[in-house]
This record gives sequence, C-alpha cells and structure tokens, in this order.
Amino acid sequence: MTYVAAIDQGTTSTRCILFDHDGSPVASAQREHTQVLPGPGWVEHDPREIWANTRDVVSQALTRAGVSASAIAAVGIANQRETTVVWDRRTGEPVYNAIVWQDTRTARIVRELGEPDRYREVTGLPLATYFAAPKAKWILDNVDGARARAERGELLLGTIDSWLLWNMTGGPDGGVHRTDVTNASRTLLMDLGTLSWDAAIAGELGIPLSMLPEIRPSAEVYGRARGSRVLDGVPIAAALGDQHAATFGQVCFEPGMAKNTYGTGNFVLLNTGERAAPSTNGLLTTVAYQIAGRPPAYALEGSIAVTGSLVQWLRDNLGLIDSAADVETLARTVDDNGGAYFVPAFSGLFAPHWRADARGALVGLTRYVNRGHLARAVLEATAFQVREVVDAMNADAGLELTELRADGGMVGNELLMQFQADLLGVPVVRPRITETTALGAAYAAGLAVGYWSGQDELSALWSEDKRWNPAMTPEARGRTLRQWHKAVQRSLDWADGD
Ligand SMILES: Nc1ncnc2c1ncn2[C@@H]1O[C@H](COP(=O)(O)OP(=O)(O)O)[C@@H](O)[C@H]1O
Ligand SMILES: O=P(O)(O)OC[C@H](O)CO
Repeated sequence: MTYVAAIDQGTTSTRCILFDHDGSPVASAQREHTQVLPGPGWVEHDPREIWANTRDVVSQALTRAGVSASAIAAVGIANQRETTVVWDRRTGEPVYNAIVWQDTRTARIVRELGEPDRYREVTGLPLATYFAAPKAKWILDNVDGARARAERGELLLGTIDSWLLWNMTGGPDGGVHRTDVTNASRTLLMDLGTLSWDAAIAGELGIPLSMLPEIRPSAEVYGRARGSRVLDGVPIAAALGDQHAATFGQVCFEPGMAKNTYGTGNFVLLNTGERAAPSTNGLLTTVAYQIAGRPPAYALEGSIAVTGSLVQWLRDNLGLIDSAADVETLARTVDDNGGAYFVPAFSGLFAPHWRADARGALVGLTRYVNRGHLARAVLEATAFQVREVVDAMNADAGLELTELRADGGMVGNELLMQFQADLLGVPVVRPRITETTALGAAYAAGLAVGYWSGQDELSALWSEDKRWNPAMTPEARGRTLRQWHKAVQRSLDWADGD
C-alpha cells in the first residue's frame, strides 16, 4: 500500500496528513508554532521553528501510519500565503523572522507606493499590507546590511512554500529555489497573464530579481527530498497556497464552483476558468491552480483577515471560553445577538473594503447584552463578512452562487453553518473530508506522479457529509444585514499614521 503525504503549513500550526487512494486520511500529526507579536499590528513567525515542526510532523505521521518514506508516492505542500522569508543562501539562516500575512507594519510603504489600484491590472491585487512584496521591502530596508547582501546575490526571498521546498531539497547544499503560480500570485510581483515576475514592479520596490524563486506550475515534480532525513527520496510533486489547495481539495474544477475555508481567516474562492476575471468590487484576481503542461485556472477571491482568530481572541484575551468549540455552547444560551455587532477589523478590513484604517468595533451595546450575545456576535461576524464577499463575487462574475462548499476548523460549528446559510440564502455544504487543504495538496502531488489518473477521478472522490438550508425570512435577513453594514461604517477611519 502506498500513500500520498501532504504538508499543510498554516498560520497557527503545521500538519502532515497521509492519504490513501480513496482520498481518506490514514494518519496525521500537528504542531503549533509561536506567534511572535512584537507590537500592535506586527505578527512574525520563526522560519526555523516552522521547518523543525515540519520535520517533526512528517516523521510522526509516518510513525503513526507504521510506514517509512518508501511507502510515500509523493508529497505536496500547502502553505499559509504571503508570509515572507529572506534567508542566506550559503548558511540557510533567515535574516529576520518571517513577516506574517496579517502584519500591518508596511502601511506606510504601501501608502507611499501610490494609489491602491496601481498594480491591479498586472497582478490582480490592490496595494495592501497583506501581500509579500511590501514585507520583503521592509526587511531589505530595515535589517542591517540586508539590501547590500541581496544585491550581491547572497540572499533568497520566498513565501513559506519556497522556504520548505529549499530546505527539503538540500538547503545550502543545492536546495531547489522555486515557488508555484498560486503563491507567486500573492506577492504583488507576478504578472497574472504571463505568469512571470514583473521586473518593473520589482524595480520600484527595490527587490532584486536574483532573490526570487523560479515560478512553476502547482502540480509538477519540483525535486526529491534529500538531506533532512525525512521523506528522503520522495518526489515533492506539488505546492499551492493553502486556500488554492482547499479549492483543489473541494474539487472546484468547473467555472462557477466556489469554496470557503473557515479557519484563522476566511477565504472564498470562485473558479473563473481559464479567464483571469478582473474585480471592480474589492476582490482579488488570483491563480486557482495550474497542472503542469496545462493552462492555469484562475479564481476570484474574497479574503477575510479575522474570523476563527476572533474566537481565539475571545478565548485567550478575554477568557470568556475555554476552547474554541465552547463559543457555540455560550452562543446557544441566548436566542439572538441582543443587538450587538462585532466588526473584527484587527488587521484593518480586507475584502471587499481594503481599509487599513479600520479597527475592531463592538457596537449596539446596551445593559441587556451579556456573554452569550457577545459569543453570538463573534460567530455572526464571520458569516456577515462571508456574505459581503459573496455579494462582491456575484457582482463581479455576473452570477448567483447556488451553494457554498465549506471546510476548515470552524465548520464543526453548527450554529455558524446554519446562520451562514440563512444569511446567504443558499445552502452551505460540508464534505466528508474537511481537511481539504491537505487533501488538495495531496491530490495535486498525486496527479503529478500518476497516483491518480486525472481530475475526473478526484471529482468522483468528493462526497457530501452535511447540508444546511436557509431558513431565515428575507425581511429578517435584510434587517440584520443593514445593521451589519452600519457597524462596518463605525469601524472605519480609526487608525491614523502607522
Ligand atoms: N467549533 C468551533 N467554533 C468556532 N470556531 C472554531 C471552532 N473550532 C475551531 N475554531 C476556530 O477555527 C480556527 C482553526 O481552524 P483551522 O482551519 O485549523 O485554522 P488555520 O488552518 O487557519 O490555522 C481557529 O481560529 C479556531 O478559533
Ligand atoms: O493558514 P491559514 O489557513 O490561516 O490561511 C492563511 C492564508 O493563506 C492567508 O492568505
């Protein structure tokens, strides 16, 4: 029996899952890593800790399955996107911590680069702190000697996929420096049409092209693992940004199919086929995936920065709950939100607003509001934000979404799933395997080495676990949406300066 391994390197943890030929998980391991929070709006990870955790979870998963690397046909990487690492090509030492996608320290860099839609036509993205290039510029501008070393060709720059791939393929001893089209499409440096680095934008940001990885399709053999004593000899056959991997794992292969992943943040992706659809409603245009030898599939994306992390905040910063799942129990102690609305603009607001000046706002408070109402407002905040990006998607793509495939850590929350269906007015559907990010990376890697025959075979493996149908009246939906939109207005224009 052979398996395909997936490494899912996420914002809060790293997982390794082994899948069998039916797409069922056979063993897994997971490890959290430290969130380094040096100041308001700053979020960093230690890339060495992420690499060490990756090695740990891979070897634990193998041990749990009772197999060695020889039983693994291929490994695929799915990773938190935009998070940026700069490291020394001779020693493998990062010159600074990884700057995480949520980090807003680059607000000034972004403002100084000019009006928000300057690079949208080429890259599909608005200028925002979210993306990799401003983070790379910050490191080159602020770490002593980094720019000179980069210009001398001593440093490499990459997102987490590249960092892991380089380390897994030998590191300083001939490591492969590549990235895939989906990760590259989140840097602000890739031309969406040509799928190559845009020298003019890199020049404006002062990022030497020599630092950048080679851009490759998502599903192809990048090299074989060697030198780290985990998975040695196994082909590394896929890399995708985690949200693109989830889209692949949900087999959203046809234009018009959409998925939403309910994790730390929420990310709704709609497959738009071989056409890179521009957005005039605050969404991103991005590459959904590319299989080697084939044209890429594009997507429209609604990225929401804070959803599951608001539940963590309720747990860790306020101590109102002991575990994330307890938020549902607390929310069920009341019948509604009691008038309270929570706009979790902790990193400003992402899609569809792109307002770096927004900050968290809890509005509608009266003496009546209690902990239960607060828990409900926290859960509802996720569903309201998803509704906003689905509205933008329908407007941009000229369609009416007919159902939403859901996955991620929050989909165990029945109250949230029902409220989501109520707010969208269309069913929300959960598949049998909710670890779709890892599954998508495994599927892409397995396709690249012929473990699976093609996308049709993968589509046939998808099956429904549960469906939530809308039950709210249009009047009630309209009323609560109006309140939400007012709450969003209250969160804007709060932060000034950096
Ligand atoms: N039952 C639940 N109800 C609400 N939120 C939950 C529940 N279980 C997990 N979460 C939230 O989901 C997130 C974890 O989901 P996961 O998909 O593992 O995240 P990521 O891959 O982004 O790290 C956490 O932010 C956690 O607060
Ligand atoms: O690691 P996750 O699941 O929080 O996803 C993070 C996204 O890739 C950020 O764009």
